[in-house]
Amino acid sequence: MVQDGGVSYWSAPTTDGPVHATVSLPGSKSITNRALILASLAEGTSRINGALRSRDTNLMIDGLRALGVSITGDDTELVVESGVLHGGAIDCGLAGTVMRFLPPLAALAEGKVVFDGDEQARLRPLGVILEALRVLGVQVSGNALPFTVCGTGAAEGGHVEIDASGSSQFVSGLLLSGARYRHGVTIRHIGRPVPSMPHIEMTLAMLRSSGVQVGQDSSAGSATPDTWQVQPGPVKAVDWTVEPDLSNATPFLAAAAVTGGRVTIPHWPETTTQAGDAIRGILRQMGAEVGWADGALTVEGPAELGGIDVDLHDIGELAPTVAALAALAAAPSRLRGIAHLRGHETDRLAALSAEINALGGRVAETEDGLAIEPAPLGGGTWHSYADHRMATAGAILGLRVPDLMVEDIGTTGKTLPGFESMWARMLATGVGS
Ligand SMILES: O=C(O)C1=C[C@@H](OP(=O)(O)O)[C@@H](O)[C@H](O)C1
Ligand SMILES: C=C(OP(=O)(O)O)C(=O)O
Repeated sequence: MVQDGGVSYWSAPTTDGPVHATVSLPGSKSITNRALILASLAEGTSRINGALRSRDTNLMIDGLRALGVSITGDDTELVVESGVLHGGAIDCGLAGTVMRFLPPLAALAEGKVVFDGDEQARLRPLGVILEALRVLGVQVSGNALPFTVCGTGAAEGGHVEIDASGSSQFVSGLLLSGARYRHGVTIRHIGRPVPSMPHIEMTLAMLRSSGVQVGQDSSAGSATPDTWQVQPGPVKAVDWTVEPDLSNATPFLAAAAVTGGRVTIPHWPETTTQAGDAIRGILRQMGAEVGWADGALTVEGPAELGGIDVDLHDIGELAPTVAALAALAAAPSRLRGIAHLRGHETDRLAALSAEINALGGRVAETEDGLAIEPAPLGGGTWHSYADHRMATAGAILGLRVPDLMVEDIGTTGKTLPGFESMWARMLATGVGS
């Protein structure tokens, strides 16, 4: 690690040989933070087994505690007991799940809840969900971070129309707390298609497990849902078991793909609502062999990686990994359907094209994605933009590009603390024939 004026640079490990390893991943960010919200709204005691502990989930835990929720337990085994929610101050960091899932819950607190976050978080879209809360009878001041929700201990709820094309989290956030609103919540989406639909499926599935009645519908002539509903009613306490984070698994699987190696991830669920599961199809399309047996997923990389033309609208979280794979592929790639990534941790389309091009790559930003041509890449500095997935994309490229320095590798702690040591262990145990 090199320090330069307070900024750290991590020398990304390079390898000529194939990576062979088995890598266990901690729990899913999306499942952990949903379980925390539902447990905080439930009657009784909930347990969360295998919770992810990372910046995003710790911010959620701290935020809920600030409102009066009791969260105890041991590291990844959490015990959650709700009480009467009161006002407080919430730090959202850069976490989309915190800034979009907590305000609807804060409406149920008795008192003012003040939200702020990282400087960069002030740029992330929030106006849609804050305006929706106003329509549902909640007093909110502000349209972006920082903002305040003036909770009265109850919220009216009812019908609201929103444009959720900027983030599925607007829909998930309103649904997660909606059962505790007097009339429940019905959301109708109007606008361009909603991204990350599997994340909405995850929300609905977890609400059903909590005994909440949910529904979804699509307008005539469309197969895609655009209306979601939660009936008013109690939220049941649940003992949750959190699946490993499959999106966080993708850089490790990519290591097999770009080195012609073999990487296995244990405890890969047979069925899941996690977007990361889609990496199987993507890697197959790029020429890798992908097999699932006895609860483990194994990827074997090809001698030469092929390009891919793929719509990532539903699985935008995977775009940085796929862009890194595409930059190392032997044929052109096209990543489509991800205009909403401009509102992620950073403008990921701008960041990925700037950083890959700075290494000698040939990437063009399109209106809704990236066009990536094969090009020989050389070393240099890879900027992370405080974005955990930019940092891991740099690590993937570093496997094949010598002298690549990744800025602020610690930013991976947003969802995967200890990434560097996991990466080093993968390489130490498994580079071979
Ligand atoms: O609900 C969730 O847990 C998430 C939904 C998605 O957000 P967007 O719909 O804003 O892309 C995803 O990208 C994010 O990492 C997690
Ligand atoms: C977009 C992401 O995170 P967030 O939950 O902060 O939106 C991500 O993890 O890729």
